Amino acid sequence: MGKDVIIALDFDSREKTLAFLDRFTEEKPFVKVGMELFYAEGPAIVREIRRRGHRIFLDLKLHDIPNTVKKAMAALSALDVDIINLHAAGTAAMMTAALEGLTRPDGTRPLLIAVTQLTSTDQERMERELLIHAPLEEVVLSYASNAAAAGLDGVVCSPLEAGAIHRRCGASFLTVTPGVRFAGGDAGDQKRVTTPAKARELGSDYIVVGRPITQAENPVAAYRRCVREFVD
Ligand SMILES: O=C(O)c1cc(=O)[nH]c(=O)n1[C@@H]1O[C@H](COP(=O)(O)O)[C@@H](O)[C@H]1O
Repeated sequence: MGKDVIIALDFDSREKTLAFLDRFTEEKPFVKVGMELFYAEGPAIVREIRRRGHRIFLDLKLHDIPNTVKKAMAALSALDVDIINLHAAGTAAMMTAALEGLTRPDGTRPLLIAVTQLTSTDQERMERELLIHAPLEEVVLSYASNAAAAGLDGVVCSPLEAGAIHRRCGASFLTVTPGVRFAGGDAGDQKRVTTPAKARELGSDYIVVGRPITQAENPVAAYRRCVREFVD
């Protein structure tokens, strides 16, 4: 594991997903399978993408009572993926149960990371709708600390919080960061955004990039631009 760009495969079918991946003839990008694609195509699409040689972040954001999440993670542990996530808001008890469920009988498991505050949330909405009145960065840091204490491998957060999380939880605690746009790009529903270059400067371990690549006129060129700005 090291600094890399993860492409969010937010497509609604196997056909569109594979047609997109077929464009990449020279590289095998690290990809993310999220709710849209997983709910449309099920675990088979994960196996198929794996067979093609991609590393996979399975982004299903589990959030339920500890027993349910433990059993769901046990089912997901049969899939050969690199990273899985859940919501830190489910509390440390849920995260501990998730780790237990995810760990295979031979002791191996995918990395498990926790979503802190979604990158589509800002201070104002968090206060008004979630009734959380602490500064957003403090909330993110507190959720990250809970995840670290529960034994997780890292968090999903905005690149804007990556540095503070590394200082609080250690350099090897992973920061996987969506909320990435090229300079002047349309943020869409994202609120806590920055560029790939700035994400690198702020210390993100992985950037997760969806629409700036998938909706680009030339997705391979957009992916390579991310790699140039963030990794090279
Ligand atoms: O867990 C995630 O991947 C995630 C967490 C978060 O806080 N914000 C966030 O945008 N994501 C995911 O990251 C991707 C971002 O996509 P774009 O906004 O199109 O670049 C989407 O697939 C989201 O589901």
